[in-house]
Amino acid sequence: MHLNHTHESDGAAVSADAHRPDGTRRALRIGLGGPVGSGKTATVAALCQTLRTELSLAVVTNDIYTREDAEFLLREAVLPPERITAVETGACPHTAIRDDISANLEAVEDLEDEVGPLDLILVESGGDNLTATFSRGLVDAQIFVIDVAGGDDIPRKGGPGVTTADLLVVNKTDLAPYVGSDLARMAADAKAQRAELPVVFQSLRSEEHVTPVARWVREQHATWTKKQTAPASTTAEPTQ
Ligand SMILES: Nc1nc2c(ncn2[C@@H]2O[C@H](COP(=O)(O)OP(=O)(O)OP(=O)(O)O)[C@@H](O)[C@H]2O)c(=O)[nH]1
Repeated sequence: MHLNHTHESDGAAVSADAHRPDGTRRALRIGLGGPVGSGKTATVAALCQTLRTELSLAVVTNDIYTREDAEFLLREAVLPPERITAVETGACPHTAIRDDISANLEAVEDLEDEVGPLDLILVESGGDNLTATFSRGLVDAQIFVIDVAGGDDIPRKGGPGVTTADLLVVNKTDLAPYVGSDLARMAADAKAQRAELPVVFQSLRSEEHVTPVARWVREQHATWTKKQTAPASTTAEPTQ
């Protein structure tokens, strides 16, 4: 198994080596994290349905004791089954995406070997709290998904997911009137926490659906592809 070591402090998306150890291109890896039930799996499903005709895609899900998220994606047939892998973390979901990323790295490497070459691998974290972030050794960019029903003070509270994710998605805006969430306040608080980092307000029940997030993913992929046209030797990060 190969570990692409990168600087944890690399804030910008797509920071790691864009090639596999044998010099072939590797997939862009995007992590989706966020609190339990915020809509991570639904967003992954929608992204697969939107992007699967234009990009070669695969998904890794992380659940603590089950394979529920992967089973949902399989039931919905968002991708062929061989493109969906479940990692049972068996412990705090943080650990598997940040501290001991070996099981997830093995899963993405196996997908590249078995169904590659791939353009994009989505890695979904198990539902967690506001502190969950991915190691930059596992993903090139990360999306943090919160939802309006979880409380409109979440952006104000901050935490590394809200403040540092490459994209913050505030999901379930259709529920705002029913739960009394103030979207303008959430937007102002998110802006205060994130400065120029992007925020998308999304409802998967709306006609716009996942379109803005899919657009962001396409932009990340375009940047990644440009990087892959450079020779591997000039894009490698120093090993730590
Ligand atoms: N009203 C509404 N419901 C949504 C939206 N997005 C997702 N949901 C629903 O919210 C529930 C939770 O969504 P999931 O995608 O399973 O959430 P998750 O973050 O993957 O949950 P865990 O994996 O358990 O952490 C499901 O019933 C979804 O159908 C949305 O935009 N609006």
